[in-house]
Amino acid sequence: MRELSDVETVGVVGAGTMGNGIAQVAATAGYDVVMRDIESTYVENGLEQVRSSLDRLNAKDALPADPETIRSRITGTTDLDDLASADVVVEAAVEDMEVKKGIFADLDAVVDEGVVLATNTSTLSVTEIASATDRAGAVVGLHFMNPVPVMDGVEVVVGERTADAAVDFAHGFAEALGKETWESDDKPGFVTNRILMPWINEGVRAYDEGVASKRDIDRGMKLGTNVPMGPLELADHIGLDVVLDASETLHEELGDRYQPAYLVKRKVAAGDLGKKTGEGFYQYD
Ligand SMILES: NC(=O)c1ccc[n+]([C@@H]2O[C@H](COP(=O)([O-])OP(=O)(O)OC[C@H]3O[C@@H](n4cnc5c(N)ncnc54)[C@H](O)[C@@H]3O)[C@@H](O)[C@H]2O)c1
Repeated sequence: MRELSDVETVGVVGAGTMGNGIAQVAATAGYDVVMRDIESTYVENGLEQVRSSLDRLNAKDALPADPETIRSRITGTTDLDDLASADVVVEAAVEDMEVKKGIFADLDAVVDEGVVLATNTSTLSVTEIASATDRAGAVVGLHFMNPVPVMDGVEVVVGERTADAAVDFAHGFAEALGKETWESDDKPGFVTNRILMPWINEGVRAYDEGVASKRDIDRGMKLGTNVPMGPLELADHIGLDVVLDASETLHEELGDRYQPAYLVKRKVAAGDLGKKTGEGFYQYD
């Protein structure tokens, strides 16, 4: 498998919200980037997003080099063959299993053997995406958060056949982009969206059922639970289509997740109430 130290060129599939953000952080970290989308207008829009994001960061003195130097490391293309030079590829196309399987089959044919192919999927099975290739051991989830240049975290998702070397590579690569990682098994929604999507949908339902105004739902969750964004504004920020695709996958795979969790009931019955009793899901002094 290709070593992290051998990586010079990063391939990115998709120039949308996530793809152009991933291209930007890779270029900022000093890598050459080839960013591919299906139409040149999408590629141009992606490059424009990168340009304005770099300008904003530059105004805050938050870049290691001048914005044009970083920007010039990214080559936009509509030609899949241009990804042949990539030493790692991150796919960030639409959240659709058939589209992603098609992309991975194409990448498998074009990109050198031993190159890690990562997917930025929010909820889809990494194992199933990998099944479209003859290199399932080199396929891993690298789930960046939105907006990519701002958010510190990346979720590494381990498929059924993902090799340990690909998992190590994924952690190291994300860290090379200045990110911190955690790991999830390949189960629907992984850690983040499995928990986040029901929270967003409940916020939307609370609004729809007249519990409070949009503003008060968002304010209540921010001020009441110390999150930076309420569910409705976060849904808008993620993209309602992305939320819907993710929610449909979770619904299909996991069913009704809104009952109180059994483990909560059992801990309460045992008197383990959290910090105040010194024992909950964690232990406290
Ligand atoms: N938006 C978020 O907050 C977020 C966060 C984490 C992960 N994700 C995941 O990242 C992926 C991309 O999401 P997004 O929000 O950037 O979507 P987006 O709609 O902004 O961008 C997707 C891009 O993929 C392109 N595309 C479609 N088919 C393609 C193909 N065959 N080859 C190359 N490009 C193709 C589209 O033209 C579009 O430009 C999805 O899997 C999504 O679930 C999104």
